[in-house]
Amino acid sequence: MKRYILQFKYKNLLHIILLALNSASIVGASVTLSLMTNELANKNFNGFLWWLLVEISLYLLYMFFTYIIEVHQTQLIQFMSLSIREQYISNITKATFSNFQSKDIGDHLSILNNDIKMIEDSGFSSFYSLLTTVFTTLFSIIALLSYDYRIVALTIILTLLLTYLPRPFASKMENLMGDFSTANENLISELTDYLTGYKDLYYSNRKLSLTIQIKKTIQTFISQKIEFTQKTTFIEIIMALFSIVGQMSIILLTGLLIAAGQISLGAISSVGQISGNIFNSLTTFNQLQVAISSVKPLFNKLEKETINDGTNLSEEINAIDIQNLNYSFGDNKVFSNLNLTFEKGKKYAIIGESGSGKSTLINILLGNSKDYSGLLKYNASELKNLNESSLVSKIAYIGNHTHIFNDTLRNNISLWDSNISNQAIENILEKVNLLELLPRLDEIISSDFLSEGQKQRIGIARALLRNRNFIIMDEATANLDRNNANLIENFLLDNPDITYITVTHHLNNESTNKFNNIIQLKK
Ligand SMILES: Nc1ncnc2c1ncn2[C@@H]1O[C@H](COP(=O)(O)OP(=O)(O)OP(=O)(O)O)[C@@H](O)[C@H]1O
Repeated sequence: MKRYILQFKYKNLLHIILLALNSASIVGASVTLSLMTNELANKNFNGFLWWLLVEISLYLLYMFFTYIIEVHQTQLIQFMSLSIREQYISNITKATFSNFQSKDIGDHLSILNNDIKMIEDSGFSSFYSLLTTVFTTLFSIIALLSYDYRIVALTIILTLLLTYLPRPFASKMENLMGDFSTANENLISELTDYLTGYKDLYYSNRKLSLTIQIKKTIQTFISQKIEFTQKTTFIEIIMALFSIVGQMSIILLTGLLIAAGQISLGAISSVGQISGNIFNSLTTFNQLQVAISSVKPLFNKLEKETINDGTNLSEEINAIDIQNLNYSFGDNKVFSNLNLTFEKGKKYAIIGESGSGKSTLINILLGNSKDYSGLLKYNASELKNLNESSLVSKIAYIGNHTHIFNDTLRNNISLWDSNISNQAIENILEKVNLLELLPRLDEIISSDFLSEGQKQRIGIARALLRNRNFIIMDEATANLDRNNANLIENFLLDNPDITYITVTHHLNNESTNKFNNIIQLKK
């Protein structure tokens, strides 16, 4: 959190000054109370009216600062949370792709939405409230000095005691917040899962399952939320109890000093209010400290990076060499001692019955499953030691699902790369037989506007546009009609510069002869 506060240090400094002025005006207003009482005790009504006017002005000033602070704080917190979100996204892009995939989209959404909201409320807002309580306590202690040093001494002792007593609760609260964040993640993730699967439930005539499953998920979340609230409120009440005891002790001492004739009667009204200020802020101080430390696990989660380091694959890929590769999912051994070679410019089809490991092999080749044993070399470099970004700058992967962004067709093809010319887009559309879409280039499209075959051809166009000579496909032409599938397949098979590796269930006689090797995987 410190890092983001320092990132906006001047704006934060201004904010701290505003908070100090705000606290000074409210403490000042409390002090005028005793001055008014003393004027009344001296039967000086004009003096009383004068202090009343001062008090009204201080309250107006307090309201003015409160307004400015509210607006400025919202702005400041939004700047900082934007920066945290940017950092999270930047970490995703710097880390390995398998690191991104280790969470589902619901988890990422929950972090970017719920966790950031908790950081805004329990982290930043609490930090500023904490500063307010520090200023209020400080100014109140200064104000108390004008009454009696013994009141100040007792206030300082109680302040220190009440600051340190609740420390053990902080770590408890930290754990509770961590658990609650996980509960939030699970909620979003499960809701995404059921809603995504609604189509399957609908056509299996099991619509009711959506309501039942979502209700169960929400009920689990509700009980976690109730437990979280029960535990955190209990901690907060214990802290409030400490504060009441402190406040009453000060008032008792002031009463004793007035009774002994050592301080004026007016002191009771101000000391009552000022000690109220101090101990109420202290309760908040403790709660705020706990709240601030409770967001630590959220920051840890946000900043957890899996660095994508390794050596760069700077040269063109001449060959991929697989020797004695073993791969298992738990007890399920998918490959044992697999040996394969893929050479530059050659064409490979990977076939095999369902579950034989075709997609697993592609995932291993792409560097997404590095927990294999054996050797897998890109040229002379072992895949495990390669920098992933340099690998994807040499290969293109096209899966069986192409995501269409809600944006123009042009951006969907160029992926917002402004260096890609209109001519390049036109050429690529011609290659993938999508010239019919040329007049719609600047139209905003979404997934529903295109046929499955068109979407897949856009996926292929994206890869070809990047001039990758090493193309790996996983059933990418499965949704195309025979003509379009042949057109694209022939383009890849007839181009001697392209190394083409494809998983397929649809080998036809014509293309079979064009493959250099048909790799049959067995269960
Ligand atoms: N993430 C995973 N966790 C555990 N087991 C997995 C995982 N992914 C795949 N498997 C298992 O590994 C084996 C190979 O799966 P894979 O998806 O590679 O097969 P495939 O040949 O591509 O199948 P299909 O033709 O049906 O797509 C299967 O037994 C599958 O259940």
